[in-house]
Amino acid sequence: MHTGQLFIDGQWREGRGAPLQSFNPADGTLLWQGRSADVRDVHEAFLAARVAQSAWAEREPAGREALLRAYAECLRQRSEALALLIAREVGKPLWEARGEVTSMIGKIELSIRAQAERAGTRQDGAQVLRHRPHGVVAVFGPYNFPGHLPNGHIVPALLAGNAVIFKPSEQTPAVAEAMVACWQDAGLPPGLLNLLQGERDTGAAIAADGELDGLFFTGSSRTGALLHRQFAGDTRRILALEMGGNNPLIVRPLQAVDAALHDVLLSAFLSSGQRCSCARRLLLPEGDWGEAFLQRLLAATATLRVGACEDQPQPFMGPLISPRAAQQLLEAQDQLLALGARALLPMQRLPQGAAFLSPGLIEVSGIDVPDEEHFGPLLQLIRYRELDQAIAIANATRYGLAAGFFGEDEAEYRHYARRARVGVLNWNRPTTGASGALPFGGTGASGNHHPSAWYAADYCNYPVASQEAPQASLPAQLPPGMQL
Ligand SMILES: NC(=O)C1=CN([C@@H]2O[C@H](COP(=O)(O)OP(=O)(O)OC[C@H]3O[C@@H](n4cnc5c(N)ncnc54)[C@H](O)[C@@H]3O)[C@@H](O)[C@H]2O)C=CC1
Ligand SMILES: O=C(O)CCC(=O)N[C@@H](CCC(=O)O)C(=O)O
Repeated sequence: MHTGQLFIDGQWREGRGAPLQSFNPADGTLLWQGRSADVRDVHEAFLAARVAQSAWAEREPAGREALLRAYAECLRQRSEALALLIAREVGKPLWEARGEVTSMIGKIELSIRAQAERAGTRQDGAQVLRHRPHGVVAVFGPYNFPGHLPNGHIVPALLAGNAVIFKPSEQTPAVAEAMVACWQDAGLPPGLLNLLQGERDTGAAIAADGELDGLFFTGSSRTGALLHRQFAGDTRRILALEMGGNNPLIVRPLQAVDAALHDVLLSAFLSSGQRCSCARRLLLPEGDWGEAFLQRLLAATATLRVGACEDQPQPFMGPLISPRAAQQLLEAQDQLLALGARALLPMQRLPQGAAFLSPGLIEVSGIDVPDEEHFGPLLQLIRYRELDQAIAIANATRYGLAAGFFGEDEAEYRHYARRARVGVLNWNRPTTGASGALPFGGTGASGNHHPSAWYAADYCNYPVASQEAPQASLPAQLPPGMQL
């Protein structure tokens, strides 16, 4: 089913770089194998993209939109197979993988609307605003949403008239291949979308290629910061970074306890905590109300069903992306415990396999813990005395992606909203499950002020402002000191 190949200039072909494999994290089944792209493969893809891009940018927007819609139709027809592949390669439950495919399909019409609103052409008398594509852009994807998140860069980039070099996560090559096959079968002209499989060496070769006009990155803050340093001083190319978070959730005493519990679980443990938007820090009030809420939360967390993606009944959470990722999470938890954290419900390895972890809740109140994103099902509890203290704790992070506020006093929420420094701020709603009809991005170590989703059109195009007349005309009066 999978070719294990790269896709360059409309052709599937063997890579010339290091061997690469991907496995189902639930049972270790081999899902994909092939070779990475080496520097020569990378440069050939850029040359093909450069040639294809100019004709693509010349097309009327309606022509590009028609191709995008053909791709959406292909996704729709293959949706169940694609969801199953996502579920198997990432380990996420099938119900969740189906949601990812739905988001991918939804991205097409959203991007067409966003391009018209944020980019497109406007004229007011002699003043004309147009938008132009950058040229050849690269998209680096993370593993947690191997379809939806790269798709969220690729679709608006192609729509704007760019050509794309796509380097998926080395942990999800099979999903990337299936996605690119859909574009091919939808009739995308050769060279416009090139698939370069590989690890960080392939990514580094893409980022260093002289033909690169822009890089749209979704991944960890560590890699994003590295790319930012590499691009420092280079104003020729655009870099859009969507990175991690250490997202806080402030809970105030409230009436709708069951709903709040449901939303805290979705915030912290959806996708086994492998979403950048997941809540990592839960701030609860000291005292009886906070303690009662905590006991209900611990009980509900302990009953979350963890299992393989196709299990029936369906689990709430699957395994982590790999046994190695699970091991790193357990080590992070051990470090927090060594610093003095209290294990209220420690995350544990489960008998289903080495990548399976139970959801964990540990208390770190009063402890100076590192400001790190732990990308898995581990929630850290911090108790506070009053709202302003909670806000200070919530803001004490170098990240600024998402935050949530649970409470029924709107004035309190507004008070927090004026002080929160994040790109996504929700009130009585989970931090996860962002809307594609809004911008999505963060401040600080979470992004570089190029939010994605609805605002992706902004980094896929650049504006050209013109004052135009069919013929030059003289002003009523010449400027002082000028004669003609
Ligand atoms: N803000 C957002 O929209 C989102 C952010 N994320 C973040 O992504 C992370 C999880 O994804 P991962 O795949 O582990 O991220 P990662 O940073 O390890 O990898 C992301 C991509 O960068 C490539 N890469 C890694 N090192 C590189 C290097 N030195 N040079 C060039 N390319 C390199 C990888 O091969 C991959 O394609 C989490 O931190 C999460 O918070 C995930 C989803 C959404
Ligand atoms: O890109 C969009 O359409 C909106 C952003 C989005 O879907 N975010 C998701 C996943 C991002 C992640 O955490 O990996 C979310 O907020 O749950």
